[in-house]
Amino acid sequence: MIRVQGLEKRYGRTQALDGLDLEVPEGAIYGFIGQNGAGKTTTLRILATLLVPDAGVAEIGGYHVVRRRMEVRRLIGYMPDFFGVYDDLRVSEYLEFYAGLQGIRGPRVRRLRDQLLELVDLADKRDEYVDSLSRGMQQRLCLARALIHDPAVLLLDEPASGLDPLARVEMRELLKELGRMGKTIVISSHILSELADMCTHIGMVHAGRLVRQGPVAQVLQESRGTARVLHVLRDAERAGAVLEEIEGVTGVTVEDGVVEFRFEGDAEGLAQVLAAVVSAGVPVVRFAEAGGTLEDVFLRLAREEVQA
Ligand SMILES: Nc1ncnc2c1ncn2[C@@H]1O[C@H](COP(=O)(O)OP(=O)(O)OP(=O)(O)O)[C@@H](O)[C@H]1O
Repeated sequence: MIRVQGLEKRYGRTQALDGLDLEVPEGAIYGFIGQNGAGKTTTLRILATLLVPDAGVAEIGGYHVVRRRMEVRRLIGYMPDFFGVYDDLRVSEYLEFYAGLQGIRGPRVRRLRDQLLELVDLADKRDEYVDSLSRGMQQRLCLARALIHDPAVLLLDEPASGLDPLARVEMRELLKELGRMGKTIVISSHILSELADMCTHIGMVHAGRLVRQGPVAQVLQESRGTARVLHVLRDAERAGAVLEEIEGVTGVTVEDGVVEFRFEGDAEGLAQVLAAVVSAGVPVVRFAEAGGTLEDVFLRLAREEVQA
């Protein structure tokens, strides 16, 4: 449904996107994950036809986001990472206003407004002023606005940021519901755990490039397979340095007495890795496969990227 190849975008001296590739299948709930500044907002703005890339191709539903802008706009609903201030506008007026912008007229407007308010659980707030709503409610209203023309694709920039835990749960349930309705959804976040249990696919971006991508189970398996963890009493840095020198060892990270690395090799080789660390005088207290939850995997990949 969404295909991005070699996308580049520069702001002055900052290379925000540096050859980004993405593939989002139809019906996916795609978690677009990366740290602050990784390029998520830039990517979503390009997909939303609000920003023109310097190079590369981005298509939604087969339409080129620059050359076929109007077709793309009909296909997408975009929710930016900030919510504008709307003094003097009530919740229902807000949605009616955006329905009007989409060319929706007459009794359809009221019907649609009511359906959407029901969907985002704001029906009882219809007469409240928008700026009196909590942040979570404003986010849900913003989502309702993005849904007004019944788009097949939703591009959501950090929909859960700044929400308290309860509001976050509500947002997550709403996004799952939209997934069940068959929408293709891209959700960006820098908080990995926020997306972990609701996405079907994951794309991890770092410094404007894609690091990992695929169905959640596949990303998990690929990342889990070769990851090992070493707990030491002290001299973690030395253990890291020893590991760096061993053939087949990659992605060494050291943090708080815990050393993580990847090893491509058999059990014999793994035993030799341990022997090398121990004979360097490092007091090892635990040597095991690294944790395998989605959160563990994400954190590990992020750490590897940072320390690379
Ligand atoms: N208008 C701009 N002018 C100059 N630099 C920009 C502009 N917008 C973004 N950048 C820079 O481009 C890089 C990518 O920014 P982008 O907002 O796409 O990242 P992000 O992953 O969405 O991060 P965040 O979660 O902080 O929004 C960052 O280094 C950012 O500082």
